[in-house]
Amino acid sequence: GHLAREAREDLLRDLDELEVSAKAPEVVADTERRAQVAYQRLFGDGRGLDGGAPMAWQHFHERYMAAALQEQVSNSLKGKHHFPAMLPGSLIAEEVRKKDAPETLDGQVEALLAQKRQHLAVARLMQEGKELQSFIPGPVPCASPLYEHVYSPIEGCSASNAMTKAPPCGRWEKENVATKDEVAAMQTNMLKAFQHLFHSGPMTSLAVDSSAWPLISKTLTQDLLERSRQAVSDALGGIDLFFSGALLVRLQIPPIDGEMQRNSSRGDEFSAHVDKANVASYDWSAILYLSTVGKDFEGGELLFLDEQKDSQLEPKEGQLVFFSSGLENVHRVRPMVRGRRLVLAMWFTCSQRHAHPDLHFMDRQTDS
Ligand SMILES: O=C(O)CCC(=O)C(=O)O
Ligand SMILES: [Fe+2]
Repeated sequence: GHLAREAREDLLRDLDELEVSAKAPEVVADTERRAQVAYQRLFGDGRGLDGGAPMAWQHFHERYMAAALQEQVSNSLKGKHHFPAMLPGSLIAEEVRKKDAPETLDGQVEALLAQKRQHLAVARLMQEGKELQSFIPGPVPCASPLYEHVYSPIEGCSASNAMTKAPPCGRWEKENVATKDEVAAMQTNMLKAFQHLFHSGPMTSLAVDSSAWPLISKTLTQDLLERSRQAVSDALGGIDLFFSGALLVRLQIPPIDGEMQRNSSRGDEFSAHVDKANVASYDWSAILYLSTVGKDFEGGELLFLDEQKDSQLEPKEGQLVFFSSGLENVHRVRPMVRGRRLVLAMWFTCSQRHAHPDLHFMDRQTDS
């Protein structure tokens, strides 16, 4: 009614003012400078995001300026408390914390840069006929950082070459983290739960958070998560790790047929990647294997890609593999040949602020 119209007119007037102020010469000049810095960071090496030709300055400039204007207006509006939040504020905060969703334009530039660095590393390391060796646990030199301004390494917990008393970058494994009975129970759990989920070709996955507890055994899953976290922490000198995310994943050949099959022809669930390129706050990655290569499935080995040789790990049920999440650990899963491959994948952060809200205080939760 009347109030709503007044509020709307108020808002429109403010919007006009904001647009005018966002277009003030000094603001534009500052935005121009930021656009140049961003372009230099992204394309200063003469290469595009996919390693090909770089984006044209004109095109980038246009998009950056438009996005910057939008950002300034929306920031000012937030400051004015004009809109009631579309979502409860805490929900937005959780989502941002969890995914490190780049909230700012320069955060988006940072994310693009990380994707580019991942892409270039993968392109360099994926070569035909490269020598193969079996997995050797131990430290490896840390690679250059993927991010510069989004997430800073946490002293004494994030992997580092430089910091004293920080764990080194590397990859390790520990057998028998889950017992035979636990593995069998998880297998049963997953097969049952996954009947009700969509499949993407050979892949079915379930994010482990509070919404998963009705589908899988909460007690057992929490037990395995917490034990894995402890094993990783102990192996790295007792560092404080927080769950950032966890995923139950099945790869199955032949893929499940039927109406739950999304039949995406994407084969990228096997492709080479760096975990930290997806989420900046990941410090450590871990995979708990719930089936065994050569017995439950063929293909599906885990490969770490290095300059000279690749290292191949043969997954074994109950085995935990863990590694620093950065560029030094480009990895991929070999295409599946047959059978069913089940894993519990986990990502840890050293930053309590980035902890997953459902998984953080796991040891204090009780089964319901
Ligand atoms: O399943 C595996 O062995 C590795 C999976 C992986 O790299 C990931 O989910 O990020
Ligand atoms: Fe990964």
